[in-house]
Amino acid sequence: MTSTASIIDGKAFALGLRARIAELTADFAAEAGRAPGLAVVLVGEDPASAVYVRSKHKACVEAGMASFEHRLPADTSQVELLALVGTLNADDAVDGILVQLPLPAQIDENRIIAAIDPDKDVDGFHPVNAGRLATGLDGFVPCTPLGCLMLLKNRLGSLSGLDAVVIGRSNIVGKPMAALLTKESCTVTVAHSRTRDLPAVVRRADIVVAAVGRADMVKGDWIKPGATVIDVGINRVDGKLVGDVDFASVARVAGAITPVPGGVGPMTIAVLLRNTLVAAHRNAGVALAPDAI
Ligand SMILES: Nc1nc2c(c(=O)[nH]1)N[C@@H](CN(C=O)c1ccc(C(=O)N[C@@H](CCC(=O)O)C(=O)O)cc1)CN2
Repeated sequence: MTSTASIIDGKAFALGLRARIAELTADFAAEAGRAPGLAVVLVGEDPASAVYVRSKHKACVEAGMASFEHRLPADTSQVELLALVGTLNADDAVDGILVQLPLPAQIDENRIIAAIDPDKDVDGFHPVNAGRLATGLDGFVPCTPLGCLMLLKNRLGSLSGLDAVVIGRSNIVGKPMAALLTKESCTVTVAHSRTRDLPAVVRRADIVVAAVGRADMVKGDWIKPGATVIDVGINRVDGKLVGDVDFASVARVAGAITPVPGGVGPMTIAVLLRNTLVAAHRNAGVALAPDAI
């Protein structure tokens, strides 16, 4: 059987979003007299992380933002990294701070995230921002789930009343994704490694978000016909990038599906720019219309 699902082109959507952010960045710079600034910290030489940090720098510059890159050696101590975060918190040219994850084993990620000023936490990982999201207050939302939500709303319009299953309960994707879908009035199930009869749970869903980190795990016979499937997985198998969704079998049943690569991944960086622009407006006291982005 051939593929019937529409392909959700995250790469094209992200490019459109980045163009809009570049326009708004120029407006901000004209009003505030400075560009929004993003500081990105990379510790060590993980090759994938180095690629992501380079892409973030390029995206920032293309949008007209100031990019401050800090590359630290793999044996950097937690105290040294905390000191850098403290310096960036106090720097008025820095609107957003992002510490690229994962960090080397000698550094406690949670300790570093907690040290970032919540109002510069453009990754949305700080417990204060997690709490703001959970309680419906304004704050920064993690980039990958917010990018998934934008793709879903662009495809489906209102999500109200839809059944959504999020597979994975990480602090970075699964939990914030569930909170965002709940806010959109979906009926949300968070499934994970202990979920009984996962295929049966997924089969109920109008929306499936797979963020579990296991290559090709979600199969076509788990999917309700016509469902929208968002694949957050980035797994390298035999040098090839594959998602958590078995694309070939799922695309025969789903109504729409994100590819890997070219689906959710590019949205992560576009939303990072969006969060940095929002942070700059708040820090400079410059208004940004709620529906501007
Ligand atoms: N501090 C953070 N660390 C990490 C985050 C994050 O949001 N904040 N997310 C991931 C990595 N990540 C950004 O940092 C990221 C992952 C993937 C992509 C992307 O565009 N992927 C492309 C494929 C790229 C490739 O060929 O390797 C795609 O899916 O099309 C962008 C950013 C972990 N760490």
